[in-house]
Amino acid sequence: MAANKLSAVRIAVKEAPITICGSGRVRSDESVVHYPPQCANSVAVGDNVFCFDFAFGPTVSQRDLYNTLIQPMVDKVMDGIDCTVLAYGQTGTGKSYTMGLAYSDFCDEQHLGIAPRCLKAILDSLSQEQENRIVSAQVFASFIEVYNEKAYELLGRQSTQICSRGQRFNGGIQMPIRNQDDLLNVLKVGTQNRHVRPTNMNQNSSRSHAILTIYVLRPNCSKSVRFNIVDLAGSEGVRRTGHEGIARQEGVYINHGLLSINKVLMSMSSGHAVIPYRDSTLTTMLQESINARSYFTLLACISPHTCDLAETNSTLHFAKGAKRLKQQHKRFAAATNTMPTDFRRPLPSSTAIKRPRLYNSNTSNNRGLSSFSSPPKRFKSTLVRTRSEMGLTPKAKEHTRQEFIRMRQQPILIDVSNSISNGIPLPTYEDYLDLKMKNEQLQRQLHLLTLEQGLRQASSVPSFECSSTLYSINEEELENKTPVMFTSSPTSVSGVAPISIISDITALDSTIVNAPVQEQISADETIRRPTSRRAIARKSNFITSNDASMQTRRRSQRIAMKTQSSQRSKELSGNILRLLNNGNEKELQQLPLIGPKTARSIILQRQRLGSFVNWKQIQSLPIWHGSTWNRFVAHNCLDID
Ligand SMILES: Nc1ncnc2c1ncn2[C@@H]1O[C@H](COP(=O)(O)OP(=O)(O)OP(=O)(O)O)[C@@H](O)[C@H]1O
Repeated sequence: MAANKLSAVRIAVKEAPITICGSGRVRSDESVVHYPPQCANSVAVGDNVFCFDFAFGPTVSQRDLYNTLIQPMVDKVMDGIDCTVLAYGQTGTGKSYTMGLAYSDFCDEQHLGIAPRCLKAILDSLSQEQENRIVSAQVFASFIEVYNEKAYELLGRQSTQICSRGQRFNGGIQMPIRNQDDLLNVLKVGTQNRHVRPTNMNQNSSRSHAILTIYVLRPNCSKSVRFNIVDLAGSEGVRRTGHEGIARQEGVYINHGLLSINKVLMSMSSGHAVIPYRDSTLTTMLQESINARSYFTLLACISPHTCDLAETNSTLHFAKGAKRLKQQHKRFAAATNTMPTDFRRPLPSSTAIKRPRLYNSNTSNNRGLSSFSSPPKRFKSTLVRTRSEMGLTPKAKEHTRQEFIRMRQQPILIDVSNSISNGIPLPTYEDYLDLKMKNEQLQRQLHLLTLEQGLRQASSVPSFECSSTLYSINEEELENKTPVMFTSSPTSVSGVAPISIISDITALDSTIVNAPVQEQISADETIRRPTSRRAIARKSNFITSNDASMQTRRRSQRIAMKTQSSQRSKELSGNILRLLNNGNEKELQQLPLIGPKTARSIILQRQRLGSFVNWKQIQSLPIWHGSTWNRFVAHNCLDID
């Protein structure tokens, strides 16, 4: 079937005819709802103008509404994409009528609502497919209501409770729909079993939220495509219904369910980390249907009456708020379009409704489910290996620490005796720079250690003064004295440098060196020191051979390490991104700085987004507080460019 360009989230508003009103209402001849001609698909109530994707007037026929709003979604279902249409609004505004879940409406074609038309369209489409192909899909339907925070099966002989708040929902009875009779039977049985009660506002008011789900199961697919038709009970002021006792309590539960769905949609549209699906049974059951991977249409039903103005405004504001879902969804869609297929696996759900986990990877018809049970193990071993190579495992860290301690214990000795005997200049400011460079290297190595304990330990990185060099150098004083000159040669030196000559360099350790007789250097003869560090290194007679080799080795090592570490860092980043996309809560917690709360938030965000595409997307999640993101990047050595 041709995939039309259909917005994933659509908000529509429908005004009820002015003639339909229950007892106790003040009838008005004129509707409070207007349709500004200058702005298509918008409604004006008082001074407020609301723009939506569709605005249906009171005269719109059931057929036109279906053709405009629902038929494209049926096409999507036939293309294999889950869809949900949800009717929201005040009691008595024609939600059940429009959704086709009111019993009396099945006889007359003119009054047929969304549900029977959908089922019929799906059956027609499949029979057409059957003519062309040999094998065709099967259609099933389940009908469930949420009454007083408990879910009931409506397709049984009596309505039986199947789950309550916080419990896992595994779906109700799925009746096969093969023809028009099956269809009518399901709708009749379901609507008859549903809880209804006359109220001041509606003679036939639904006292429960109803969810009719149509499943289309293709022979070669493990998972059926779902089309949810949700008819929410009407929002009502408990006083206006005129109910007391049990009926009043029903109203309280209805409003609780509506409030929770309101909270879910608002949280989703605001991009919150935690979506409160578990607040009510209704949202728990709809968790799988309202997500970033399915098409969603909200139909807000409003009353034309002046006495319902407050409720009408409330419904329109709710619909307006839900419009923000569109923006969120656009962002997700942009992300998922560029997403590699690797990331498109079904993701585990973290809250009440959980897909059954099948750990048997040999089950071919559960490809999706098994595929997310096996990769973490692979990721885990790769991750541990890479972390070890990066020096991040406890063993590697301990090794680095020992190495560092060993290096600190070995002072960098400068043997000046050789240089004096060969007439080679004594240590200068350049030498000091070399020493400083060595110290910086040591400090960098120490920084590796700090990866283990975080930035807290970074403060304990020793300063230059406590490094292992033999010299304590006053930098400020030296700055103005390059090149250093000396006028007389010492006969013997205590320590490693002629302290009397280079007063700014003080020996910290004392090594007695007998200086050989040296040619006198005239007072006016200025000896210029080689300025480049390399030149000094070449004349490294006054630096121990050990140090010289160390220097060259370090330099090459440094370059090699730099390239290696960037490669590893990239590899590690990829592995961690994959883990974030596929890991469960426990596996995510193995990453540094990911605790149970963050892991849960990541999984919720992942469910909302489908999956993470890049680090920028992960960085923008509202789960990082303060410097947590920077610390996460540093601790995991991520290459996020
Ligand atoms: N467009 C319409 N044309 C004709 N009749 C309508 C229309 N809309 C609603 N009705 C009638 O109005 C009455 C109330 O509608 P309905 O029960 O669908 O409202 P509701 O919003 O579902 O109310 P509640 O939330 O209390 O269940 C029904 O008898 C229905 O047949």
